[in-house]
Amino acid sequence: MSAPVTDKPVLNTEGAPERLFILREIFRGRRLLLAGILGLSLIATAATLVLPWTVGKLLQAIQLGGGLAEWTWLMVAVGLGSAIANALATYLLSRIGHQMVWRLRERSMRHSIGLGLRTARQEGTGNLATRLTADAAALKSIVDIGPIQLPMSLVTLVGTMVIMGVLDWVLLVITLAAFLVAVGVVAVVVIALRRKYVAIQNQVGSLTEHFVATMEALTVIKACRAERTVSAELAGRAERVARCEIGASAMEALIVPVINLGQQIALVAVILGGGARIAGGDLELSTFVAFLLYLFQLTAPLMMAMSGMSTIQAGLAARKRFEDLFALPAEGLDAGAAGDAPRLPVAGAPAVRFEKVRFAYGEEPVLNQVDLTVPATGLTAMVGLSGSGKSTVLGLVERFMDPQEGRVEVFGHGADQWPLADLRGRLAYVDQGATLLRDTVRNNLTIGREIPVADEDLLRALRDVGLEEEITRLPDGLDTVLGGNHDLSGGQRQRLALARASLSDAPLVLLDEPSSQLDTLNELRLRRLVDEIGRDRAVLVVAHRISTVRHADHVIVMDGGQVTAEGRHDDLMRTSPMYAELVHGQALGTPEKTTAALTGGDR
Ligand SMILES: Nc1ncnc2c1ncn2[C@@H]1O[C@H](COP(=O)(O)OP(=O)(O)OP(=O)(O)O)[C@@H](O)[C@H]1O
Repeated sequence: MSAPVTDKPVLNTEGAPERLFILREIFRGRRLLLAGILGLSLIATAATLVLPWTVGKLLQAIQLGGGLAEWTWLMVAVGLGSAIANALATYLLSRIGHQMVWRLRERSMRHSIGLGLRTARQEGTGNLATRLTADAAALKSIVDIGPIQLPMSLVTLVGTMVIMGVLDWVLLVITLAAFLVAVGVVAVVVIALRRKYVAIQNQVGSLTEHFVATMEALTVIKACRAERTVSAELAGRAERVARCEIGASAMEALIVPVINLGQQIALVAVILGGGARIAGGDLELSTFVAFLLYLFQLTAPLMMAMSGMSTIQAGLAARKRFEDLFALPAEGLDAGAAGDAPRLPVAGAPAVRFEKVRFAYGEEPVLNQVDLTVPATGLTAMVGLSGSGKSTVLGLVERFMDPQEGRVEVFGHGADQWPLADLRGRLAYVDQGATLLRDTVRNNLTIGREIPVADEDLLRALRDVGLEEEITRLPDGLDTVLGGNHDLSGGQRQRLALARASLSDAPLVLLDEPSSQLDTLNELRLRRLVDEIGRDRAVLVVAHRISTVRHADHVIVMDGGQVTAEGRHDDLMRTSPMYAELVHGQALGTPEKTTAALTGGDR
């Protein structure tokens, strides 16, 4: 049913949970590089292991009085070699980590954009954005630490212990016994941290979500002087995040002191035990010194391993959030193209037909038993009180959502039978908010088109909606970026959105209250434009103005989620009291009649 859009597993159209295998991601196509990094890390580790041994040898040489220079040079070479190999391995690994995060961000953005509208809204913009910031950073730590650093610190740890055992196994047993309790305590802490990290990342996502939503509503917040209340609410959320983070920090802070304590206990025990063994003639002083150096060296890989494991816990919690995102079902632009699904309109079929359609966002149906028809050509107006379900009808035609019952047909085929991209390719849509992109005028007009549109065509479309002069007056004309210093008024935005729809050759144009912010002159222009489009295509317009409705070839009257009447204006004036009331309310504009219409006074 689904064909991947790219070679990367981006769209999970089946909705099945998808695991994110970090190591597989890292290793794919980079085995040689990783082998190189492993080699460098082994060199660095070996050098670290050899260093105390060379110190022991140097001491021996001092005791015996000769060969100092050799051992000194060897120590310098080993130290330098370790530092260079370490730096190179760290850089190369970090580069791989950044590349993985880059791919993951790309995939997250593509998946987020591919989500169904309702799923995306439920998830929330801020929460989705956190995947690109905090979660991505936490995940990178797995790459920095997981494949090389952690195994290497374990190798160093085991290697150090083996050498210590070779030097004096009795002292090694004393050391291990002293460290055992410390390691046990730290292991429990590291495991418990995982839960803390999950909570922190979820709360950071929620905080970002609320902050983004607040910033989007800034105009209203300022107008209502609600800055303080809203800031206080956000501060409360930030405090909850901080509390959680402080709890995690308290646990993290235990790791280093507990290991240090273990080391100090081990040191005392080893000095006592070692002293006794030297006095008994069972241990040489140079061996004892080398053992002590290895004991000091033991803490570094141990701490690295323990704090590495706690960082990995944070990374794993972030991985879970990415997995949760990828498990959200994407719309799948090919969905509905099963088998020999039709891709051409049925000749003579209406543009849209609803048959006993029921739809609910939650429990209560918003549309109930809706039957309606939009002819294949001409202007169809949909009217009704606010909240009667008009925008929902358009949403079902676009397949932003699917009905729970009944059938939605577009050009003779079930809407769900069309491949989604084919269906939407046949529709031009102007949403209620006349949403524009934070992009140039040109890109706003041509969004979604693969073939460039000539400037003359763009200017003609702008001229048709009376916007040509205003746009050419902008500093960069068609290439002016909207939304920053150059924003448009509500009516201008509406006209730009209409120009975009008029440029499309889609056989069905859906307009959701396109004239709500237009003045009389521009409304007249809109009517001309719609007439022009409606000559050989279908236009379904949600209308609040009688001028548009009176002009329509076909009118659908909605009330409380149902279609109460359909027909021509003149006929409806006689047969539909609801319609007549709406028309009189708007046409005469008297407060009583408008109020009656709005409250359904005489229904
Ligand atoms: N995303 C949503 N989630 C939940 N309920 C919704 C959503 N969108 C709309 N509704 C509800 O569905 C009902 C119909 O809304 P719809 O936007 O279709 O009405 P409308 O006739 O277009 O209204 P208006 O003329 O005010 O734009 C309303 O009661 C509304 O509260």
